Amino acid sequence: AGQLRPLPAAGLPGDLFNLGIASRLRTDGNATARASTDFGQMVTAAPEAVFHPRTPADIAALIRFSASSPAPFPVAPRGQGHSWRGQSLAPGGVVVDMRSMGRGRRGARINVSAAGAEPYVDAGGEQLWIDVLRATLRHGLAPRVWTDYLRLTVGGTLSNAGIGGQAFRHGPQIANVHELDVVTGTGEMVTCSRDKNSDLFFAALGGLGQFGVITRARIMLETAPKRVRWVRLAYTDVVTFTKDQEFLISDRAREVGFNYVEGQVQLNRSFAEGPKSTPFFSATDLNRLAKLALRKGSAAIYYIEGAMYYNEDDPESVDQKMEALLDNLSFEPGFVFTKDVTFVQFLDRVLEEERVLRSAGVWEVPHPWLNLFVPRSRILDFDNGVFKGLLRDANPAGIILMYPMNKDKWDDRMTAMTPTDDEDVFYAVSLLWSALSVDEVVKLERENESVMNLCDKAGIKWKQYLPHHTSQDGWQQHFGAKWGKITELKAKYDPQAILSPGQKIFPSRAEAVGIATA
Ligand SMILES: Cc1ccn(-c2ncnc3[nH]cnc23)c1
Repeated sequence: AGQLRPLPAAGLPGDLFNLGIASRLRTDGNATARASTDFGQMVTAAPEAVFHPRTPADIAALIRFSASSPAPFPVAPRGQGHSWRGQSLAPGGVVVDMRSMGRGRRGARINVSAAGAEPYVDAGGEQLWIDVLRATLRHGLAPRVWTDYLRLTVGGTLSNAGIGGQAFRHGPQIANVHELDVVTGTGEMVTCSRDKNSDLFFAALGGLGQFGVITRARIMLETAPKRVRWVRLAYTDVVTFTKDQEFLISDRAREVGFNYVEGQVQLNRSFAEGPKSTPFFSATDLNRLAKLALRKGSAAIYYIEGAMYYNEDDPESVDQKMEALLDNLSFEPGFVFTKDVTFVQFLDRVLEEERVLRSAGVWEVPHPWLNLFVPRSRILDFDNGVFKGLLRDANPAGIILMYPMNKDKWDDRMTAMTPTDDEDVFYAVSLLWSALSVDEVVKLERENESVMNLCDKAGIKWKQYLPHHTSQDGWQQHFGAKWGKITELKAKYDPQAILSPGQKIFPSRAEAVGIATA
């Protein structure tokens, strides 16, 4: 409103600054510095400008201008910037600050349709999942699948897949979408679904921002529970741990089981040198667990993390249901840790972790992450080679997740990749390191490389989640049999390859032009 026209940025076509949308461009150092890195803090690359759209039409106008310019420039949508390796950056181009969409009229960009057998919510791609949750709960409804951390945007998680402990039952978040609005790399605004413009629908889901900007998603809802019985069960033996996890995600456990199944691995050294208490475990709990590891001589403690949804009008039945379920499981006797919380407290549990880490000044640090999908048949080899081998005496800050998912809940027409073996279960293994010093960044990056090399040598056919590959050959291997289709769709929906260059999948024509004129 009444904003001064920004000074034209050297690297952008001058006439961009004569357009109506120019008043929404920021070229000053403060704006561009904030958009020059992401949550991972592994990459710094400045855009020439940051764009603050009000509507999807604003985004379409910007992209149309770039795509039809003699010197197309990169354009990257950025929600919370929670990529970890610069995937949400636009070096030398324009970062679109999605969080400025519908500013002031925030409620207008989350519309719940509660009536009917299949309730859904229309959410702006810029909306945070925590805000979607609050809006749907007003109707006693909620999306079925959640990432661990909720201050992420709908567009960002759907561009990856959106995994978490409910995915074994409902598939990843991308499997729970009816329809999308997408602004393509030619600046067209397209509504797509399984029946309409379906090639764009399937491309965009898990599409890493390569085919268009998701500006709306129609997301399936279910009746929300009021409360959650949230448990952690400790194991010292990985065979028993994985056998119980696979039981819990199987059809046999459907009625009697958890609504959410995840798992964590705690390496021994972290007992001696890690935090004395955590949001879930008290100091007493951690002491008991450290003694257990010592007594058993195990290299790690494995936790199954389960959640059973219920409503307060039948608390004793959840006690009975939980007791019956635990009777089927072989965790270390006496090592059951239980919390009874509201549905929102459970879903928003990582906020507590964030608060603790921020107050310790270790939230805004580099995050050299490695997220792998590992075939079920190789998870014991992975555990032996990595947790009992490579990382045995490691003690980096951060957490290790390890839990199984059912592949048949994923839709292979979508761009997201799962392991290509013929097994029906695969594990998500997330090495979510925080680097507390610069040389730890290098060390952890090397360690992640050696984890992948160890898997390659052992013939373990992993796929990365939140993928980062350093060559087009690496990306071709990542996408495997989908690569041909993906390059066709890229040519159709983003022919100048201007979208989300931070993923480094396609050499962008925008860069090529830049090089030619440099
Ligand atoms: C797959 C993934 C990527 C990041 N995460 C997480 N990030 C931060 N805290 C977490 N706690 C559990 N999962 C977490 C999980």
